[in-house]
Amino acid sequence: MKLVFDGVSAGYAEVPAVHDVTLTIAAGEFVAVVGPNGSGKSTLLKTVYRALRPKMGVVRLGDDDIWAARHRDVARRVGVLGQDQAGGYDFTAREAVRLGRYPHLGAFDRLTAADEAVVAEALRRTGAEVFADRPLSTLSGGERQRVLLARALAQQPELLVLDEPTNHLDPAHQISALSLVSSLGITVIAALHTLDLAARYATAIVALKAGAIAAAGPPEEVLTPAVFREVFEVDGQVVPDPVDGRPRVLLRELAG
Ligand SMILES: Nc1ncnc2c1ncn2[C@@H]1O[C@H](COP(=O)(O)OP(=O)(O)OP(=O)(O)O)[C@@H](O)[C@H]1O
Repeated sequence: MKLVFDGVSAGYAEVPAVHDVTLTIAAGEFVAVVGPNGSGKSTLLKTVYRALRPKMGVVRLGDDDIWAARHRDVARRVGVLGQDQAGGYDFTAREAVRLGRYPHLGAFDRLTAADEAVVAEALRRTGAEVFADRPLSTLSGGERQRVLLARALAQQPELLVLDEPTNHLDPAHQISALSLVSSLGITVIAALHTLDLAARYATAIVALKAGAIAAAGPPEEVLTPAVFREVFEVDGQVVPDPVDGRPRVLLRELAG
């Protein structure tokens, strides 16, 4: 499903943290939102999953204004892995993932065998089945993050919104999580700090600087020495990986 930001500004109190963002993400694209700390990545994502109402502009999923849609419809269509989604620590991992099915159920429905199969598959694909029956409160940060990703997958959403989905993950799980997400074929918008991962898995990259889009487009057009310098204040270049030829981002302290 297509995601459109049309002149979106959002922020906290008087100061806008995101200014006049206009962007169309085509169905099936995986867009990485990158930028330095405080550049507005989380704020922009919050306007999509209805955690922060835009002060100006419209966010549309397909043709529907996300902020005018029914809560239940958005819950069914938009899967979220947010920052600090701490709630529900008494749940086991499996119970937390089951929550992903609830937007699809009627008020008096119970999970069916088909729902349980979706839950089991989401746990399996995120490598979370080994700790599926442990309480979330006993899991490590990375294990919990994989459960939250499994919950978003179990929702079978049209759009996935991921706020730093890899920040707690070890290298193998960073790769497997992004490879999994990119293989789903659904629209994904993900805030990522690791430019190397963005370069390898995203179909397009949006670089934010001080709440505005500084560059947007395919990875090779956005991850340029000029953008590394102006947006991230580092020197950098993209080189082909010696083994698989895919892009590798090399960063260095800014010279002079
Ligand atoms: N709840 C809040 N109240 C007030 N200001 C906030 C709040 N959350 C974020 N901000 C401010 O809004 C701006 C954008 O923050 P945001 O969290 O969107 O940045 P980010 O790009 O996701 O950063 P990071 O890379 O550090 O996660 C920052 O200046 C931040 O200090």
